[in-house]
Amino acid sequence: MDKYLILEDGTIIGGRGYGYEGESHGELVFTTSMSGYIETITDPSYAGQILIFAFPEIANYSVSMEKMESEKIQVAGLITKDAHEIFSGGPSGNDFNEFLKRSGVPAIDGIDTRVLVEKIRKNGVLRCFIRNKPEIPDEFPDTMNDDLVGLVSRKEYQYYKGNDRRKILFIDVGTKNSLITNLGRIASLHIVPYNYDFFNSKLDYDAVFIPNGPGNPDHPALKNLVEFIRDVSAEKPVIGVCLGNQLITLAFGGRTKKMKFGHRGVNHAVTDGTRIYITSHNHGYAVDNESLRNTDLSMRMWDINDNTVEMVEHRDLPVYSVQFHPEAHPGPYDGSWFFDKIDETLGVKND
Ligand SMILES: NC(=O)CC[C@H](N)C(=O)O
Repeated sequence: MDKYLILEDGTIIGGRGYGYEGESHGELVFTTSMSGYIETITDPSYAGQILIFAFPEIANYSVSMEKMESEKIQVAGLITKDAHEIFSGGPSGNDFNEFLKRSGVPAIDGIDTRVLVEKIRKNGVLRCFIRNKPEIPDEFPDTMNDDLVGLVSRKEYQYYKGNDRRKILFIDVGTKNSLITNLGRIASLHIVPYNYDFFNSKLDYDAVFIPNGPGNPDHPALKNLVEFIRDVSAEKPVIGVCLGNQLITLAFGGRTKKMKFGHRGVNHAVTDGTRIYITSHNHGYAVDNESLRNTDLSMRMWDINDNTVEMVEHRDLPVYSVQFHPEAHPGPYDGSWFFDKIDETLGVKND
């Protein structure tokens, strides 16, 4: 069945449709990751986005449900060059095509993803539709204006039993499962929704953690959380990853900005000035370096290619966060020292 990728600049590209037979729309982004396609498409940070895999071969190994980073596929659509015909999921028996179909996620295969990636690198990210007919819609909604965190954040409190000697208040703004399991080795987690009643909480915890999540960090729906981060940091360590890094920056008076096409891939080189770390990235916004001047936050790490801020730390308080993904999933483990740092901050010695 033919499907069409329709871009806000009027470009229409036809390909072989697979997955869900319906249509969808979103912000068109690309990742250069060459493996970890299940971890990638189930990362809630991709809500509202249609994802291009720059790497051509997708679904060329079995669909492993245990690799999922959330309870479902989160991308709004998928663009691939050569998603393997053998959609059979090998021993797990899960078929990629069926997985997309029952998740309501449309996909188009046989697309020259290099041409698309070049277009996005030149023009910046584009709004787009996946449609069953080559017709340009009347408008291209900007999904980054939606309350995407509200869409993906859990609705209920969950106690996650980990290393019980310490407790972390873990605010689910669209977290990946692998951040929960990594922190579970250090502490037990009070996992709360993004719109939890923080200021009247009776929970007892030793630190606050804000993980990854979708959309614009400066979205009005996140203002209450930003205020809580600022308040609680006077009494407790506050630590974050990706969206968490951006919200911590906003909480201390810094600003964030939209990137031209973001960083999405597993080989981004960042440095602290002493060595290079190859890290996993998935972000379309970044900390505005200049804005840190007026805050008590210092830039501790940066991207060696474009100087994007990759870690901030408070000058006096135990508040720090990284833009890259130390949990990987997918990607390299160069950033795993971050969890040891958290362990140290909590004064926990793993048994
Ligand atoms: N993975 C994330 O947490 C992404 C953070 C934010 N939504 C961005 O795109 O920059």
